[in-house]
Amino acid sequence: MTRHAQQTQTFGERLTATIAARGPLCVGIDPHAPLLEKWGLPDSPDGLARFTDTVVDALAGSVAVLKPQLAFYERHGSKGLAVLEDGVARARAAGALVLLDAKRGDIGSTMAAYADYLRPEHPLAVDAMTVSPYLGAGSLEPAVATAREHGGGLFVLARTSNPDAGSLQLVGTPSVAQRVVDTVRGWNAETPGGSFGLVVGATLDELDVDLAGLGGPVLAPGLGAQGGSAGDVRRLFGTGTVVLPSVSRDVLSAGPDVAGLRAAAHRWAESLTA
Ligand SMILES: O=C(O)c1cc(=O)[nH]c(=O)n1[C@@H]1O[C@H](COP(=O)(O)O)[C@@H](O)[C@H]1O
Repeated sequence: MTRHAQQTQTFGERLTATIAARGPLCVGIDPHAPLLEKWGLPDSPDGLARFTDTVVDALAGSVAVLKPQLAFYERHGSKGLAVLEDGVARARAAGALVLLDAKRGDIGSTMAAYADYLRPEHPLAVDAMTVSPYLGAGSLEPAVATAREHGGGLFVLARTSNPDAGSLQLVGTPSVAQRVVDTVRGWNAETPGGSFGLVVGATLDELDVDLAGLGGPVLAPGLGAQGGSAGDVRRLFGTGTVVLPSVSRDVLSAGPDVAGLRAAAHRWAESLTA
């Protein structure tokens, strides 16, 4: 498939097939400065490129999803974005789905521009992106339309992994988070195919939103460095939900050794499917 090829399947269909072939693990690519230093790399576009190439070479042929954190590339300016464009293209060519962790959300016309990451002709074309619903569910509609048109996916922040998230997300009855869940469930009901997902941290004490009938996947970050475990993923989500458990630092800190990175990802994959 060429880089600009139109997707004939929905993101949800591609995710299901990729998880069936590779297991559900998502590895985040988070090249923050202390990690670059730990790898013996400079905090520069060159260091960023060597880090990204190593992670992609080590994991893009085996894990289902790679999730680059846009912030760590943007902080290096246009050279950082060029590194990410190259890494994303290589990761997709090796068979991994790429979920851009952008956490974007804005009024409709601006949101439409952010959603261009889901267009195949975008220089940083990805399979899916994270979005923030803070401006209201309606503000995300242009991204929903672009995802539907191009077979892309969205993961909407619902119950995030940070400790104080509930102070905002659990306000109201139904809670803000539950309203987000219900909105995403509605998108999936309108266009079945499982392309619209949620972010629900693997760090929650209990699952305080009702995910029944969601019809799409759940990205569960917070494994390892933030305290979440494979047992937490099982405890919170059981078997009825398509879950994409996500880990960044706990795998990345095993680098720069390629075998070490692969072994760390393999350990998480094994424990998640145990
Ligand atoms: O959307 C995300 O991926 C995300 C949502 C959330 O609730 N919590 C969360 O930690 N993340 C991201 O997941 C990654 C977590 O990294 P580690 O804690 O090193 O595994 C970071 O890139 C976060 O921005």
